[in-house]
Amino acid sequence: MMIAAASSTLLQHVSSVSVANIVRPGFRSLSAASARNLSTAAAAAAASSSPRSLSAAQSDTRVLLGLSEPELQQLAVDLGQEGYRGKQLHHLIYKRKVKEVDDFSQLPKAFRNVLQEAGWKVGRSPIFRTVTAADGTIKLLIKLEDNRLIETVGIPVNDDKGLTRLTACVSSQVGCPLRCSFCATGKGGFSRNLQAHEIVEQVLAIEEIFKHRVTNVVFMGMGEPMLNLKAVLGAHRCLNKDVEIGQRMITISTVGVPNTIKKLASHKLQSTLAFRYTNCHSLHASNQKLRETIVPSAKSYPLDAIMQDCKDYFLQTSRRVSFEYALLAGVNDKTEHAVELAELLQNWGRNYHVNLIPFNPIEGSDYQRPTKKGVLNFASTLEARKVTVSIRQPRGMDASAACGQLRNQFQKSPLLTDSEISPPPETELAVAC
Ligand SMILES: C[S@@+](CC[C@H](N)C(=O)[O-])C[C@H]1O[C@@H](n2cnc3c(N)ncnc32)[C@H](O)[C@@H]1O
Ligand code: SF4
Repeated sequence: MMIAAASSTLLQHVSSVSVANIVRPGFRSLSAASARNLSTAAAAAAASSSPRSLSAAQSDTRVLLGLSEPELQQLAVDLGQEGYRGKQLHHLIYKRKVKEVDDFSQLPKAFRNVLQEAGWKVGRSPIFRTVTAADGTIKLLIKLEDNRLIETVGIPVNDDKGLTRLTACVSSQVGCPLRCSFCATGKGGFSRNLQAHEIVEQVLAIEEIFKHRVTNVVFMGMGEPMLNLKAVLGAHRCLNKDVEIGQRMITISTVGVPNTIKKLASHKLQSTLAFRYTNCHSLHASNQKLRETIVPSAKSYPLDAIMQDCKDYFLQTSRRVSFEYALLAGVNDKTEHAVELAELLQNWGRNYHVNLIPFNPIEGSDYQRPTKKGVLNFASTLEARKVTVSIRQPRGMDASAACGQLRNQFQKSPLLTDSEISPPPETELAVAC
């Protein structure tokens, strides 16, 4: 009886004071201010997609994942505990990777009860499908609280000492409103932005599946990170400070949203954490006209402006810019395109890198992957003009490699019903190799 009475007082306290402090803006969906900064085309695309955010009840859920150690200490104090309980929470969530408050066995039962009565949960979602490719790449479908599915990919690199690098390729949105013509995610439509903890949990899911620490994170899964910048920055902070992944090991890839590269750069300057992002720009064309035929949002952010913003980003951050170029046979892979791309990059010194991505075929697309010879020709034309270039090795071809493909197989409609939810992942492991 005593505990129940104390809990109810604390509950009132939490709802009136602490939650407002603890739930940071970065852990919400796209803010009105961010939305105003979108280009007209992107804003129109976002506005045409519904529903865009979690329901009020879901977005008010109190999620521990994503909170920093000081925030967890404050929460413990607000809940009538000693501050060190917050440190214990931090350890349980980020080091022990415990998924349920019920399983916080190091904490007194009374504290666990208080947390649960106040509506706090860890915020880890179940893995809906696991598909393993012959090369060891594993693609996960994670089922979010509102039954939406997102893709996350774990890409291991092994040498004779074993697993030396594990990259998590994370999603930043459920779907994507930008509809690039070669991308399965774009074709699948857009549902909503991810919250920061929904990005962080993807990395923890990869660690769980591989039983190994993630060394690198790339925002190259579903969605356009710059359309969900606050949550992406919130996730970045947590991945760096709490999950302890080096800032230089985190890459944000964007197809381009006006004003956002500048924001990334200034965020670094304003922040005591000195965020350092690798800015990876998905270019896909050597001139504006061609780019508009491949990337619909290109109309609102001309190539010249992108190149200028990337240059400014480099000047402000000293971070090398990486340009992604998806090679589509007969469309953007001719010698003249390589020559034009090299011209676009002249005067950049060695402060950039071009990464060629041979197109991964997707359902319902007429695009073709170029031949190996075609890819090599394109790369050598660039190299001959002193462009630093690499060719991305296709990983996980048999695991529905192109981003968004696996999710599209399972989620033709935006929501799954309970009866469509699969058995637990242990019994569900689908190995494609
Ligand atoms: C899925 S996007 C997500 C990040 C961001 N929206 C962007 O476009 O950079 C990550 C990368 O995957 C590439 N991509 C998407 N679909 C592809 C496909 N079918 N084949 C090859 N690359 C693809 C994009 O060009 C982009 O460089
Ligand atoms: S390539 Fe990137 S921006 Fe384009 S539709 Fe796919 S996820 Fe969106």
